[in-house]
Amino acid sequence: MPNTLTMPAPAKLNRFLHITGRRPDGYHELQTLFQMLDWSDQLTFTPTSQPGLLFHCSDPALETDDNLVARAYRLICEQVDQELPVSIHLQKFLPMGGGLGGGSSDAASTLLGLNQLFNLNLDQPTLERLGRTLGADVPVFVRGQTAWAEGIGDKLTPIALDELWHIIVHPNVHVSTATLFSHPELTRDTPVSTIQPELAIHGHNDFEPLVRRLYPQIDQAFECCQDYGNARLTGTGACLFMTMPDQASAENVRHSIQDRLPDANVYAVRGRNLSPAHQHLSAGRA
Ligand SMILES: C[C@](O)(CO)[C@H](O)COP(=O)(O)OP(=O)(O)OC[C@H]1O[C@@H](n2ccc(N)nc2=O)[C@H](O)[C@@H]1O
Ligand SMILES: Nc1ncnc2c1ncn2[C@@H]1O[C@H](COP(=O)(O)OP(=O)(O)OP(=O)(O)O)[C@@H](O)[C@H]1O
Repeated sequence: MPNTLTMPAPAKLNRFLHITGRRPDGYHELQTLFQMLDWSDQLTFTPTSQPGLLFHCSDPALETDDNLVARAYRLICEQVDQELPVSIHLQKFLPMGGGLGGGSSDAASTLLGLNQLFNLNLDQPTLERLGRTLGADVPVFVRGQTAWAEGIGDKLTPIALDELWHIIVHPNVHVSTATLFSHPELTRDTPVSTIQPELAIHGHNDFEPLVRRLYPQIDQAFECCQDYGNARLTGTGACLFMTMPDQASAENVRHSIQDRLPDANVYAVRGRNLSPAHQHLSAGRA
């Protein structure tokens, strides 16, 4: 029987996010730069003696059949036509509904972890295709690299950026991705750009004006952050982030913003070019 496998499921930032059109099926064409972060949930996979899934989560409200971990498990079982015998424990650390992609990353790490633990030999394109059926943000976590993305966020070109520190402010409101994408006031006509890593600095997030109008707590967080740098929304929010030159400035600014926004949670996190999930898997293989 294989051994237990414990692996991370990291968060992402959208360093910029341009919406360039809407498709007939309602999904949006976008361009974004996904930045992998050194900040993760944790998944533990333990083989069992009976076929089927035992799923546990540190947050009991998430212990449901429609959790993205359970859905990823069922998808991979269908793909290999086996009911894999496994217990999966999900330890949540990432804020939910924050635009950090935690649920999508949990799904991706489940696909990657089961593939490795049971030697299923599914290749990267197959895992990305399976991931895409679970959500537009899943393929980038399966690829596991900071990447330029187009299409609905699933056409990926890996890009290496400086591994800078970021302040992330979670104003403790929950933003619904589906509601924002279908909002009549969302602008969907940003011109398509060629691949330009500089858009991490000069680009924008098309959700930002709308989200600031709809959520006063998020607007207040932006107001506070403007004393320290240029804040930007990640995904559809609720989190906003600012890029910092080094860890010491990130920690200083984090404390200062946390004091001024006691109802928010403020974090200092390092960007990575390679996902911590992939770092973990390749260290295990070495
Ligand atoms: C906002 C981002 O997080 C940026 O990375 C993603 O675009 C959202 O990705 P996600 O949460 O994995 O999205 P899904 O679970 O696939 O879809 C959630 C909702 O967002 C809408 N959606 C999502 C992605 C996209 N390119 N266009 C869309 O219109 C879908 O219609 C759906 O109603
Ligand atoms: N494993 C999971 N972890 C967190 N949420 C999950 C999970 N599986 C399903 N969900 C559901 O997905 C919702 C959104 O969670 P998530 O943290 O992924 O949002 P997000 O960071 O805004 O994602 P995105 O950036 O992809 O829009 C949760 O409120 C929850 O109902």
